[in-house]
Amino acid sequence: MNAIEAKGLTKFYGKARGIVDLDLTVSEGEFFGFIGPNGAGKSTTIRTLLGLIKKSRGSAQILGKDIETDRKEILSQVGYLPSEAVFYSGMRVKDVIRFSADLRGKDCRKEAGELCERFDLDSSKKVEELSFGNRKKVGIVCALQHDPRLCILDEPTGGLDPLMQREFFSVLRERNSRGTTIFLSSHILSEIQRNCTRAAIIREGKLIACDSVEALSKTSAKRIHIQGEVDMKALSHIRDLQKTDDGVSFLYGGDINLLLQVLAGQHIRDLSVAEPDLEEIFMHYYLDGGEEK
Ligand SMILES: Nc1ncnc2c1ncn2[C@@H]1O[C@H](COP(=O)(O)OP(=O)(O)OP(=O)(O)O)[C@@H](O)[C@H]1O
Repeated sequence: MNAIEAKGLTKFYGKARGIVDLDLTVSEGEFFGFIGPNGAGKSTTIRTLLGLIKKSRGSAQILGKDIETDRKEILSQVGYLPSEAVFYSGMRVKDVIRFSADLRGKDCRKEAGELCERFDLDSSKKVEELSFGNRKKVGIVCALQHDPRLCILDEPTGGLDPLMQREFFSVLRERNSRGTTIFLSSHILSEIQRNCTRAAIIREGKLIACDSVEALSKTSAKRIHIQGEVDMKALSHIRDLQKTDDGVSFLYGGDINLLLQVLAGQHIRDLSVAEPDLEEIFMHYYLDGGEEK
């Protein structure tokens, strides 16, 4: 069964674009990354999938259940961490956590206690006394304590220090190895690269790529650094052209022979050809949707 299946899922806020014609399939058991720049539509996708906001058109199922008609069953099997966790003030952490468990009709005391310990969270404090990062931990415990089949995590690591981020991902990997599907929305490419097997990239409300992280990281483009005076006019398939102190640097996706022919007639002092790093590859998706100029 698929954990998530969306077809033509679209959400407009009045006339404003949220997401448009999103087709997305995540199989059960996957550790799936969802990447995109600010305003791309990640939170809109998640909130629409969970039925927290009403879709404009299209359809989607979560764990085989329809997002509109089976909302209650879906929420009982999903752990959701919103990008901004908001709690009733005046409540103690332990009461927030128990309230969240009660909503699901489950006794989660053992799991909640273990998670609080792993995240070093003092459950006797009032939520408004907590720092941003510690409030995030409360949201994480609420999202995970009932051992959901599917975890949907919207930018979960914001505010967590590096030690806590490490602990958080080790909890997620343990859950995933027991069969839990993880859907992780993030801006942080390294956390997607380290943890996810597949990922989708969303830009301006549309899905522009969906593949294994390994395939997304591969490109035929090379990073070229040239020292000297070069006339680039005869070259195409160039992206991210930057002037350096002593020459130029750019991503080149064309025929390497052509590049060498063009450079042969010019006065250059040095040339290096390197693999672009992952950050550069994703920036290419972010900035121009993957089209070469
Ligand atoms: N309540 C709303 N009313 C109107 N427009 C909205 C609303 N919520 C989101 N949008 C718009 O929908 C688009 C997608 O926003 P969304 O919050 O889903 O992006 P995101 O990828 O989660 O961004 P970020 O990484 O900044 O959290 C944006 O253009 C945003 O301005």
